[in-house]
Amino acid sequence: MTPAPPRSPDHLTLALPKGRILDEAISLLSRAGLPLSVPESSRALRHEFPGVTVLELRNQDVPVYVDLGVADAGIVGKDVLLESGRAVYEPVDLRFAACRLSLIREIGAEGPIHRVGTKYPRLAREALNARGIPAEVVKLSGNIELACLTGLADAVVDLVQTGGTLRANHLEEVDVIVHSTARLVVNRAALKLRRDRLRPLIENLRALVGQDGTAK
Ligand SMILES: Nc1ncnc2c1ncn2[C@@H]1O[C@H](COP(=O)(O)OP(=O)(O)OP(=O)(O)O)[C@@H](O)[C@H]1O
Ligand SMILES: O=P(O)(O)OC[C@H]1O[C@H](OP(=O)(O)OP(=O)(O)O)[C@H](O)[C@@H]1O
Repeated sequence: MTPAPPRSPDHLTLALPKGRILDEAISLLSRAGLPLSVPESSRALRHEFPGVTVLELRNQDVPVYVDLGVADAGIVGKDVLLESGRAVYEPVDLRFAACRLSLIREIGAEGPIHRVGTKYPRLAREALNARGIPAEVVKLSGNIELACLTGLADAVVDLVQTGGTLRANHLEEVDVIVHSTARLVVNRAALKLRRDRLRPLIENLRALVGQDGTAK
C-alpha cells in the first residue's frame, strides 16, 4: 500500500458521490464558504480547488473513505450511511435528496414473503427481522422494482420519492422502513486535527439549512 502524502491541517479532503447528490452538495458547500465549482465533465476523479480536494466516489464508498480518514468529510444519503454501518460523525442533516426506504409489493399481493430483492441487504434484513418475516434477502444492484415484476422476489426494499416508479410498475408501498436525506459526515480524528476548517463549515451548513436556531 502506498502511504498517502502528509496533508496540511489547513487542507480539506471531501468525499462526494457522483449522481443525483453531487450538484446540490457542491452548491451547498460553496454557499458555506468553500471555493468549489461543479467538476467539469472529464474522466478525472479527483478535483483540486484552493485548500480543498474533492474525491468523486460511488455513494456506498463515501462512508468508507470518511471512516478510514482518507477523506475528512463527505456528503451521503442517510440510507447509504445506515446501510454502511460506519460510525462516522454526522453533524448536519442537509435536508435535500429526501426519500424513504420502503417495503414494496405488487398491488394487491397477498401471502407470505419468501424472497426480497434490494440494494440495501443490511437494512432489509433488520426490517424483516423486526417484523418477524423470515425471508431470504437477495442483493441486487439497480432497477430493483423489476425483481417484483419478474417473480425473482415477492417483495423489494427500495427508495420511494414521488411514487412515480411504483405507479408505473403496478407496485405499492407496504411499509416505510426509514426516511432519508443527505447528511454531512465527518471523520472524528479530522474534526480535531482540522478543527479550524471543519467547525466553520459545520456551523455555516447548519445556518444554511436552518439548524442553528436562527431563521433561514
Ligand atoms: N428518487 C429519489 N428522490 C430523492 N432522493 C433520492 C432518490 N433516489 C435516491 N435518492 C437519494 O440520493 C442518493 C443518491 O442516489 P443516486 O440515484 O445518485 O444513487 P445511485 O445511482 O442509485 O447509486 P450508485 O450508482 O452510487 O449505487 C440515494 O442514496 C438517496 O439518499
Ligand atoms: O418514487 P420515485 O420519484 O419514482 O423515485 C424512486 C426511484 O428513484 C430511484 O431510482 P433511480 O432513478 O435513482 O434509478 P436506480 O434504480 O438506477 O437507482 C429509486 O431506486 C426508485 O426506483
